[in-house]
Amino acid sequence: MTAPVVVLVGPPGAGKSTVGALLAERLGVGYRDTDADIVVTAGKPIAEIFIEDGEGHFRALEREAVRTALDTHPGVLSLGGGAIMDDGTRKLLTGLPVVFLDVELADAVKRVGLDAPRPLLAVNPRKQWRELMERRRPLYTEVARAVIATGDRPPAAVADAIVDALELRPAAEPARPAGREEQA
Ligand SMILES: Nc1ncnc2c1ncn2[C@@H]1O[C@H](COP(=O)(O)OP(=O)(O)O)[C@@H](O)[C@H]1O
Ligand SMILES: O=C(O)C1=C[C@@H](OP(=O)(O)O)[C@@H](O)[C@H](O)C1
Ligand SMILES: [Mg+2]
Repeated sequence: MTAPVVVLVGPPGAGKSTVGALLAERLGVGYRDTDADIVVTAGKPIAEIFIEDGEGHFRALEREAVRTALDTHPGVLSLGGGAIMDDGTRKLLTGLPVVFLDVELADAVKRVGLDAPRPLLAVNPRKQWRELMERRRPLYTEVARAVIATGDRPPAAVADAIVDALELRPAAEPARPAGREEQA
């Protein structure tokens, strides 16, 4: 198993996909998003999977996408916001460097209101988001090694905060041999 250096979780609009791609670039590692993997596997957009096959089927596809990514992707991995609702997916995350990107309702709704359609927020997004977060917050907290508030930080600053919280280093940065200063 080649586990990712960071796995991002959090509700829709927390910035998992945006910050994940930025962080991967900063660290010089690959980036992967299980939502994108699911779309490829299913051969249709997420909204269509929800409508035609139901949320249960989506969560099963998501669990397998997470399992595969954890086994094969050593870079930064962003999950979909509801991945932690599945018991099997949560088990897969045990012991991994998981970061919960937190965000308040007002900021999240402002952000996702302008973005691609999310089937669970299609009708009355404020109410849906609030209820979804009430159910999910304990689970995000349970799986996370670090929690980063994103409301008052632009994506680049969120990436910085993750680097600090997990004490990450760019992949290409060589470890300094012990005693190097004395030899120079
Ligand atoms: N820290 C941030 N500050 C402001 N806008 C953000 C921030 N993070 C993400 N966004 C914006 O919010 C929207 C949703 O981001 P996205 O990365 O898709 O979230 P998620 O994957 O967590 O649902 C995008 O339009 C993105 O540009
Ligand atoms: O919260 C959820 O249940 C979902 C969040 C979405 O991902 P983002 O959190 O990246 O928007 C996507 O996986 C799907 O629409 C379901
Ligand atoms: Mg996303």
